[in-house]
Amino acid sequence: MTQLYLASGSPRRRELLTQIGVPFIVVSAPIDETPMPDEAPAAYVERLAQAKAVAGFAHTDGAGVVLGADTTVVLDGQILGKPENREQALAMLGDLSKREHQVLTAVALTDGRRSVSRCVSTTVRFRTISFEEALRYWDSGEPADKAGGYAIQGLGAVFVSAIDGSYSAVVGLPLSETAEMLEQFGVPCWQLQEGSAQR
Ligand SMILES: Cc1cn([C@H]2C[C@H](O)[C@@H](COP(=O)(O)OP(=O)(O)OP(=O)(O)O)O2)c(=O)[nH]c1=O
Repeated sequence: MTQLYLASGSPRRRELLTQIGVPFIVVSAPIDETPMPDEAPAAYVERLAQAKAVAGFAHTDGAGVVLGADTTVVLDGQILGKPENREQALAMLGDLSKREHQVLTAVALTDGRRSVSRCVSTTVRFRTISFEEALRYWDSGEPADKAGGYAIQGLGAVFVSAIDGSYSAVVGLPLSETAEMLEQFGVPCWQLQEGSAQR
């Protein structure tokens, strides 16, 4: 079986890959995440996912496959990244309140010869968030390192009134699409492994 490397510092992506039974080795591959001028959100997340995979590949023995991913929140076509401070987080939560937004997650795989990537869009609807509530949420510490300033898998779940698309993509990795892509590179997840039903 091909060795999978995960080019990510995100504990959420580690948990998601573990959830589908894929063994992997984490490699660190920080990249510049600044959007290019007028870059479309889908092109941005796909470019970053590819850059993370390529940067990670340099830290492997060259015989495996590397996964990079990127998640961003998009409101009215504008990218909402990770809030840099309390004011930014409060502004983001205010903007997202009582509205629908998209969460884009791109996944990229490379084995040094072949690279593939995919971008998955999920629509999330928030209920009304009061200013006091947003303040308390900021004080919880959760929004700081999250795209869009919230975590659907955490306390932020209380804001989510509806979701259309992939829940795991919102957390950081679209698991159905990721499993399909991994299989193309000879990295099966649990249901594709021979004899897994007997275990
Ligand atoms: C919208 C949303 C985002 N997020 C997180 C997922 C991502 O980790 C983060 C977006 O930042 P990313 O840059 O995609 O990922 P990262 O910096 O955490 O990790 P790495 O680049 O090393 O792979 O926001 C949640 O955990 N829950 C959510 O509901």
